[in-house]
Amino acid sequence: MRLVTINGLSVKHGNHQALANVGLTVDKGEIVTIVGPNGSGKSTLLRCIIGAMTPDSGTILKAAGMRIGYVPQKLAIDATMPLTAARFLSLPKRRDAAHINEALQQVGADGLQDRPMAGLSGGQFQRVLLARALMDKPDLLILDEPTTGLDQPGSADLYTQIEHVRRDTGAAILMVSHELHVVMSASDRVVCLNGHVCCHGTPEIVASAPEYRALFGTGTHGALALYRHEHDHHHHHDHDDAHDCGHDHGSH
Ligand SMILES: Nc1ncnc2c1ncn2[C@@H]1O[C@H](COP(=O)(O)OP(=O)(O)OP(=O)(O)O)[C@@H](O)[C@H]1O
Repeated sequence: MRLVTINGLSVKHGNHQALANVGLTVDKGEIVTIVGPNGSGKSTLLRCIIGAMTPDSGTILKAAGMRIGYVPQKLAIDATMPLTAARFLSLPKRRDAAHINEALQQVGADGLQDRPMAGLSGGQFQRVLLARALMDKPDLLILDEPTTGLDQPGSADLYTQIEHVRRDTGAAILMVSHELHVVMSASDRVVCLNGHVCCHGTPEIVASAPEYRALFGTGTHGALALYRHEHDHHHHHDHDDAHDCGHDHGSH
């Protein structure tokens, strides 16, 4: 079932064309990741989908009655404010304790309800944000760089948690990430954005697309991890990285 259909989306910030003629679809239960350099319009696209920004042209069709959960890129909380995780999850809508505990449990953050938000570690904080986005049982979860500020094991844990959310709730996931090496394997589809959609498809297709390589080079972890995997899979012997990249170019 199709949850979101975007066609011809264009957005200008002043004179700057942030998005030009962008198309995108998201189906029930799939994980779609948007990659792209800084300033390529990723957040702008997500903000249009949640309705926080109005595009200059184009259409965004959403399935009737669809619920969206959103995790913003950054959320600053005043460290002097004595706000517990439970209270935070009760804003702006009042929630009962059972519902709060269930949401925390769903993201592997049980037991944090009485902890002050300002005292949480980066990983705990992101999990509480994720829990909040899950409170209304969304059909689509939108995450804008959910692992910002986390170290590598922390990010890997969070991505695993996100996959569990998909498995347990059936929610589709649309996220922005810079961690190519992780998202390339965890996603069903990848959309490479640079003001327009440069290329899209399965992670393997995107990683081997010349447009993607032009933006990210062939030396990224994501690309290399994939090529090694592909290469080993087909031929069962090792080559150096540079050779693998050159060899596989255009073969998908
Ligand atoms: N409110 C705004 N006013 C003016 N320009 C904006 C505004 N929001 C975004 N922009 C510009 O539009 C472009 C796209 O921004 P956007 O935040 O969508 O990019 P991004 O891909 O999410 O970047 P990053 O990876 O750095 O988070 C950038 O050049 C940015 O400076």
